[in-house]
Order: sequence, then C-alpha cells, then structure tokens
Amino acid sequence: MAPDYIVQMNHISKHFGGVKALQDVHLNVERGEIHALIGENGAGKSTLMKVLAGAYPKDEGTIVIDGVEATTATPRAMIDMGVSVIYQEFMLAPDLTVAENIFIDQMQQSGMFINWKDLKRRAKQQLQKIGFGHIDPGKRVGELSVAYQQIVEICKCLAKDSKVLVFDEPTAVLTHSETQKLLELIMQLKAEGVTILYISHRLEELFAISDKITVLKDGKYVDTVETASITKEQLVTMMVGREIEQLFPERNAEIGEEILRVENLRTGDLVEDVSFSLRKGEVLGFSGLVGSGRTETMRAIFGADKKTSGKVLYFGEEVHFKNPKQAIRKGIGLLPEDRKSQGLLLKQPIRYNATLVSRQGNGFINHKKEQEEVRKLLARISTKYGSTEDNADSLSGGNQQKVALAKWLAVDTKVIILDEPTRGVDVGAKTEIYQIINELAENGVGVIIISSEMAEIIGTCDRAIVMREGRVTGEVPKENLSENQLIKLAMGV
Ligand SMILES: Nc1ncnc2c1ncn2[C@@H]1O[C@H](COP(=O)(O)OP(=O)(O)OP(=O)(O)O)[C@@H](O)[C@H]1O
Repeated sequence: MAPDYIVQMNHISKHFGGVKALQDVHLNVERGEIHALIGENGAGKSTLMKVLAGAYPKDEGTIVIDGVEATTATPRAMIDMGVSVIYQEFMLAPDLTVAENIFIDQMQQSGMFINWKDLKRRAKQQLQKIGFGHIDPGKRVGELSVAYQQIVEICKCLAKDSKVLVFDEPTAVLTHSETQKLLELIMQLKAEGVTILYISHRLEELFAISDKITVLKDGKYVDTVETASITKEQLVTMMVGREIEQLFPERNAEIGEEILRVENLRTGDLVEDVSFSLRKGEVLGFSGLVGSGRTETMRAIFGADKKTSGKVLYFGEEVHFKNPKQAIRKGIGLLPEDRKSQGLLLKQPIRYNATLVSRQGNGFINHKKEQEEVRKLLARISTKYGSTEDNADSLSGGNQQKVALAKWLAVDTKVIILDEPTRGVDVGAKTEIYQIINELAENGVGVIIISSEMAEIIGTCDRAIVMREGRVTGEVPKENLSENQLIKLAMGV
C-alpha cells in the first residue's frame, strides 16, 4: 500500500541573504505518526518548520497537506489547512486569560458578541480533554508557569482543529517531570489521530516517542529513518558527520584552594539559606527543580540582585557587589539562562555581542582585529553564522547560545557561572562546550554549572549541590553522583 502522507514538502529551498538555510530539502510525514526532525544547530530545522507554517515564504519547492497543494502558504492559509506550530517563544498574550488565548483566533475572526461563560466552559473542556482540567480558564496567561503556558498553546492549536502539530524544542524550558507529562500528552494526541512533528536535541526523547526521524545537515536533507531501526550512535554520526566517542570528555583538573565561599545567603522571596564553597579548578554543579532558587542564588552572588543577608567571600575577603560590573571587574562571569532577554543584544552585530564583556574599559577598538578575534573565538565552539557583522537575531537558537558563551571566553575570569550552558545546543557542540569547561578548569578557573539535565551534572562536575525551595538539600561528591540521588535530594525524599 502506498504511504498515506499528510505532509509532503519537496525540493524546498530558502536563503537569507548569502546564507542558504535550506537546499532541496524533503520532508514526508505519514498520517498519525510522530516524526522527529533532527540536526545540528543551524541545520535548518526551525526554518523548515517556519516555511511549513507559512511564516517564511519558500524560494522553491512544493508543500502538499493532506493531498492539497498549498499554493499561497501564508500563516492563515496553513492554519486553515490544519498545520499549527508551537514555537519556543509562545505566541500567547500574557494579559489575556487562558480561555481568551485558546479561542483568540476564532474571536478575531467572528467579531461577534462574546459569551464569556461559554468561552470559559469550552476552554475548560479543551483543557480536560488533554488531562489539564485543573488549569483555571479565567487565569491570566502571564501568571502561569512556562509548562502550563505550553499547555495553553497546545489547546489553542487543538481548538483550531489542527491535523498536524509541530513542536519546536518544547522541552528545553521544562523540568524533568513536566517533560515526562508533555511526552505522555504527545503520545495521547497521536492516539487521537493527530500527526506530530517534533524537534529536539534530546535524543532520548526522540527515541522514546518518535516513529521516524528525518535528519538535516547544513541545510540539506540527509535521510529519513525508522526510529526502531537505528541506534543513538548511528543517528549522531548521521547528524554531525563524524563519530562522537565520548559526550563528556575526560578531565584531570587539579583542584586547588578555595576561591569562593557563600554563607547563609538569602535573597528575594525564594532563596532562604544557601551555603557552599568553590575551589580553584573545580567544576561544581547545581542541580534541582526549576524554581528551586539556583538562578536567584547566582544572580545575588554576581550583584545582579540584592542579597538580604548572608556573606560572599571571594579569595577569603568579604565582597558586596552592587552590580554585575563590579563582579566582572573582579573576575566573576555569569552566563544567564535566558539568552534572549539577558544574554544577548539581538539587534546588535554578532561581533559586538561576542566582545561585550572584553571591550569594557577599552576606549579604542580596532574593528579588523576584533573581527579576527571573534572569528577565532566562535570557531572554537563551531558556531555557524554568516558574517560577524550580522545581527545576533539572524542566528539559529543554538548558535545564539554559543555567542553568549563566547563573550565570556574572551576575558580572563577566575569564577564563571554557567546557567544552563547547553540549552538548545546540539550534541556535537555540547561536547565542545564541555571541552571548554574542562580547559577553563585546567587553567584554574572555578566553574559553576546550573543544569536541568542530570546527565550533564553527572558527566561534567566534580561535585554537585542540590537545591530545593531556596535551600541546599545536599552535596554529592563525584563518586556518588547518580540520577537517583539527585532526584531524591531535589524532591526532598
Ligand atoms: N531570520 C533570519 N535571518 C538570517 N538568517 C537566518 C534567519 N533565520 C535563520 N537563519 C539562518 O539559517 C540557518 C538555519 O537556521 P535554523 O534556525 O533553521 O536552524 P536550526 O536547525 O533550527 O538550529 P537550532 O538547533 O540552533 O535551533 C542558520 O544558519 C541561521 O543563521
């Protein structure tokens, strides 16, 4: 029997200026399957999905949805054909309620008198249908957690009768248990006949839920394979074009004297009592659930937020950084978790972003020299970009993360705090980032890594601190690091 394709994208090409983001790409998805899309940062996954959603016009190629060719692929036309995309940055209106967000498109279209009671009832029904009936349809979306906002976004798509749902890295911002819930929901949607396209850099997720995987590399189609017929290693080789023997490279750092000590730190409403120390050449992991206060702790140390009480000792001396500038001057760096709002200036050139920290205090700048240095820096972590003068928003998500990291590699730090350093980064580049972390440690830098990926904490750290509800619940040395141990401490059991 001939395959029953619901999405057929063939010979798709798309360029942005000189960058060929997609060249003669194919994507054929059968009705009712979960089809994963994978590839390195900048491979063209998001662009292909934006072309499918009608958000970007294609240069060449055809799109056929359920047997009908999309001749005018605008966002409206593609929604009408049954395709909806759940982007990493949700398209929700934070000031409107859950119910209003779910039905916003219908409300705008009908322009009729709105029966609020009915709207709430229908929203509740939608939420119940996918097992989230406990979300209040009258609540403002801005007050919901990221995971719940994502549920609202999914309901919004389902309310539009979407036949094909595209998830673009949906779990990057979710906790372990939220991720499990989302994966279950996706399986449920599949059982109800919805076709799913799924982008993720987390291979274990792809192997858990997908039926087929399409691999892209450098904007080109590599292959489509049955998930059951391939191993993780084979998939990685297809993706990066080489074998990755070891995701977490070995390190033989010499751990030296104590350089940072935090005593009974209290900050904001969340962090109540945090104490720990960091030594020269040490990689210290911070594990815990989202909302456990890890980011807030680091921000207070870095002078980005005020501490209410407690002490920070740096090389044995008490310090009171009033702002990040003071911390940076003393050799402390922080790569924030949210690169979009804190890590990068998206409307500024890549070069400017990569030298943001190193140029502080330098009046005269030699552009040529700077460009050359930036190129070298970015090559160290295989960043894919057009020109150093392009704005940061022209970069793919993972490559934005690399530029945000690069700016810290351009300066000498003694302590560097990396908040979710590999979020949205592909496996090949992850290894390169781990290698850089190792090099920093070998050069005597004390490195702190906050990570929601337990494998990352286990694979890279000499020791881990686990936080829960604003307090430290445990400290685990390398030899005892295990997922089980980290989960127990994070959940308080
Ligand atoms: N609006 C844009 N303007 C210029 N170039 C762009 C734009 N959007 C994407 N690109 C370029 O197109 C290429 C593909 O990017 P895309 O975002 O599709 O990659 P991706 O596979 O989704 O990567 P990631 O895993 O990092 O999210 C990249 O080289 C990127 O820099």
